[in-house]
Amino acid sequence: MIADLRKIWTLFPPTERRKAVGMLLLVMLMALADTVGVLSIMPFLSVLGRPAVIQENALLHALYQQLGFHQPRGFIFALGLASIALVVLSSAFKTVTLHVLNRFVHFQRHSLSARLLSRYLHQPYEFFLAINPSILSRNVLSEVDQTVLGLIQPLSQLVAQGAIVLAMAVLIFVYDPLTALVLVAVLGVLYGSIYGLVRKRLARIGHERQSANGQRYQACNEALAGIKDVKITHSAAAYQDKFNNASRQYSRHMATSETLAQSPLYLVEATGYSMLIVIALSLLAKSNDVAHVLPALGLYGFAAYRMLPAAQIMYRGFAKLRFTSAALNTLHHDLSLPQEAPPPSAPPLVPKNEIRLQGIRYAYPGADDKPVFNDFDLVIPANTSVGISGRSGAGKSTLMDLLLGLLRPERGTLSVDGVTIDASNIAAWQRAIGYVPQHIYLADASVVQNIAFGVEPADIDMAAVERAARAAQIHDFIVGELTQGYETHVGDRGVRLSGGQCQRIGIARALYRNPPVLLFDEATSALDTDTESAVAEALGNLSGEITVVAIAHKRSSLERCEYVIKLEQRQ
Ligand SMILES: Nc1ncnc2c1ncn2[C@@H]1O[C@H](COP(=O)(O)OP(=O)(O)OP(=O)(O)O)[C@@H](O)[C@H]1O
Repeated sequence: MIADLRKIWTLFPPTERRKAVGMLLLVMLMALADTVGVLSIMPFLSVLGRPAVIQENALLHALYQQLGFHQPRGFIFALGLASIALVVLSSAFKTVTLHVLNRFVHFQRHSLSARLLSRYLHQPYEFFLAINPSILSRNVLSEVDQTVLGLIQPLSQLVAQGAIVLAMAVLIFVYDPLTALVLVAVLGVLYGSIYGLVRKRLARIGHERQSANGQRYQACNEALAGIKDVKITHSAAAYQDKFNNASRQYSRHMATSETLAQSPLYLVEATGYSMLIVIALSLLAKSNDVAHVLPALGLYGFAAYRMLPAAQIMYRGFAKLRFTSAALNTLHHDLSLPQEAPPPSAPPLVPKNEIRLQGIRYAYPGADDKPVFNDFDLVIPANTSVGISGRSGAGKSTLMDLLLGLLRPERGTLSVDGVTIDASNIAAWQRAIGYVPQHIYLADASVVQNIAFGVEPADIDMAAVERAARAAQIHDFIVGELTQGYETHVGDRGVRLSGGQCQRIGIARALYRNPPVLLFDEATSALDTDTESAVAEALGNLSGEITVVAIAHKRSSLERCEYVIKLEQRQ
């Protein structure tokens, strides 16, 4: 448990830690205010039960005289009103503290998910090859919520209520040490034994909840992203079942954890109520004077009224810590992933002579004994066009990713004019590249935003967009057939466009920045022969000015290339 608490502490950056300490102090003050409120009922009940106390108690007597009272009745009224005022003030203070606490807790949701997303986005490309994106979405959106609402919130309440329980226990201890010890011991044993009984189960269902949550996200994402295949193969029911099973298990475990966290309340309430009656009877047995017993009973009653729910909330915090430890471990681990320093901003690294891959060995993670490339060399002369062909699976896309600097070879180097590409200059190299992937990703935005991808709308250079669209043979279609021209929305992943239209927007995107290096991975495979020739001709006009590397299955697509390399088989 200490280890878990330490993990939570490490989730907070230093500024948040300072706020957490401030929160802690505020919570202590809240407990103090609560104690004062409870304490204020004592003199009122004492004087109400036996007005003679005013003469016997020095403090009350002094107060009585100082305030100029002549009748106990008026003094009782004043004590009652003062007690009301203190309780109201302490409640108001508690409301404000609660709001500050809630703000802190909910802000953690933003802070944690933003930091987690940033951590993921700064992982090397290979990280994403090994993990399902649904799991990453689940962590950023749902597991953070689970940790904040299911753990940090109950824990902050645990601290707040712990301070209240402590304050009440001290109050009763000062008044009657034995009763205080018995009360704390009974509560401790009661909650301790229930916790001992349920902690293993809570941890187990916590793990199962997390995995069911991942399956829920995955089933939903896969079914909606692959809706065409789902329709054609009539697999909606299978996906629905997959989702339902995971979702049902998720809900069941959430419900069980709530029940396990809440159920002791009734047992503890019954015990507290019984204890109150036992205390009343034993007090009465000691002194037959009800007036004498009344203030003590008032104190115990009010203290129990505060203490029991507080003890229950504390228990809930511990139970939640168990249930949510799986989510906590995930966040703790992923937020500690090493993060690359942001690359220095440098001008594009434009090749003047050559791009060279030398002595490359590359194997995908988990396939170490089956390298796609081993001792592979390739020289691409600058400002020429190089075509790469080869059978499916020969490693063409892997070669592209190595040239892009997305995959890092285990051995060998990528260099531009003799400068080795490494972490210090990778961004400069990538800035020189326009890349058209095999599968174009179109965002659910306008055509213009998809061409000037990632550029703030206000900064988009419309002349460059149009020039790129013309070269990609898509300008006429955009202005002639799309209802809102460049402002037309293309739908999620370009569902409102044909495959060839999507591909041409992808080509225009690569050309928008006028890159000195163009990398095409099957970039014209969805185009008809005439359009493909037109695109090739437009690119041909740039011949001698830029370096083009194109991958294609069809040899005909590479006819205009100055050099063609055939990747035969794995080396
Ligand atoms: N993420 C991955 N993890 C493990 N192996 C992979 C991964 N991606 C590709 N491979 C393997 O690497 C080899 C080369 O794949 P690559 O995609 O580079 O081939 P390709 O020549 O582009 O094929 P195609 O023409 O069919 O697109 C293949 O055997 C493939 O199974």
